Amino acid sequence: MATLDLLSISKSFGAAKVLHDISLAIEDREFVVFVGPSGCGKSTLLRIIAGLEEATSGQIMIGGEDVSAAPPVERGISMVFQSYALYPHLSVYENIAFPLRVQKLPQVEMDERVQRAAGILQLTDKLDLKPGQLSGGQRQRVAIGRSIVRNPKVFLFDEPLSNLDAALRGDMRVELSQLHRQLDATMVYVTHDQVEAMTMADRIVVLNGGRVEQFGTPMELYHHPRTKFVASFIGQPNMNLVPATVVAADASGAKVALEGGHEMVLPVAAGTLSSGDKVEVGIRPEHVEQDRPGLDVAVNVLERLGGTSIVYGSLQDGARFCASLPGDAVIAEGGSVHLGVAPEACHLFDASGDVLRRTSAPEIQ
Ligand SMILES: Nc1ncnc2c1ncn2[C@@H]1O[C@H](COP(=O)(O)OP(=O)(O)OP(=O)(O)O)[C@@H](O)[C@H]1O
Repeated sequence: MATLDLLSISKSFGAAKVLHDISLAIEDREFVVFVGPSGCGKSTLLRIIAGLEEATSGQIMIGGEDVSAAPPVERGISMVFQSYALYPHLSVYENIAFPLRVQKLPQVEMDERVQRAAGILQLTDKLDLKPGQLSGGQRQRVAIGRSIVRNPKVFLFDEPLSNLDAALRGDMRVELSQLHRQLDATMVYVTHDQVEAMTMADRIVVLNGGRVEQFGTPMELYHHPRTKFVASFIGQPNMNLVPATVVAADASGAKVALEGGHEMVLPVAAGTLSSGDKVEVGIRPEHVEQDRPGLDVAVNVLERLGGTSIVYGSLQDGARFCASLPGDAVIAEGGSVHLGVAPEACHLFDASGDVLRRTSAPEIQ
């Protein structure tokens, strides 16, 4: 297995620059997920690592070796695509064995590798079947099996679960995490699904407009998003962003008036804000508490999920606000609810969308 280093990768298609100076150091055996909205450049970056696309500038190092000019087969990588790309006329066995036949591996070694991969992926009793006789999840496992037998240094996955239904996607997420542990391999995985990213990744790369917005562990991104973009992309339901105006700011923090009138003092480092500044307060739906001073929220739709109740509501000025409350919370559609939040659980963003640095010891009024 191997480290994977991207050094100042940029990519343009004609006049359109789609990747801007991307540098990442991915550790040996790490599971890294590239996540971001459609068109942010995740697949292009993965294809550049695979050698299927050429970077306009920059270098790719696998295991410390510069592979930027190497063709895909010489990079020690193997890629699993969204479309399984199986041969319908070949058996599961032959599909998995395909890259080894191309390499002309001796029969005994080939059989050993295919049986091992089939064992790991629970396909041993399916080896004689054709892809058409398998479920979507099983087909995807065959595609993964074909990748495993090559013993790559780095596994690359391009949205491998997008063609599966929601329940199967959940099962496959768990299987892929187990597979990562079993193979102890370096893996890079592309998805636009933040739940996949949060549940499977050791570290997540959030891409936005061809730039790395943040690279960190799932909980770093959840607790310490550096930008409004990361804050609203990570976490389910999405973080609320409430417009606010700074009323006063000193060493103890900034007093802000949220739209709707509620005031709170947030622990922001001295000197970062002045009276009159426009900011946005980020409040995660799961961090609000019912019946404490705070926001008045009209309950438009209430979803009872059992363990939690999700409120889709609106503030006095009409802005939408979502809250995740206990399953048996006393609320009703068409009514209203008082929702408070601890200042230290709030995130504060400046007009450009960057998070404002907090004081280490907040003084809360
Ligand atoms: N071969 C190409 N020629 C021209 N433009 C391209 C080409 N491939 C990708 N692009 C453009 O590069 C940008 C990034 O595309 P990319 O497929 O990497 O995005 P993505 O984040 O993977 O999106 P999605 O989740 O929709 O697959 C897009 O604007 C896309 O239109």
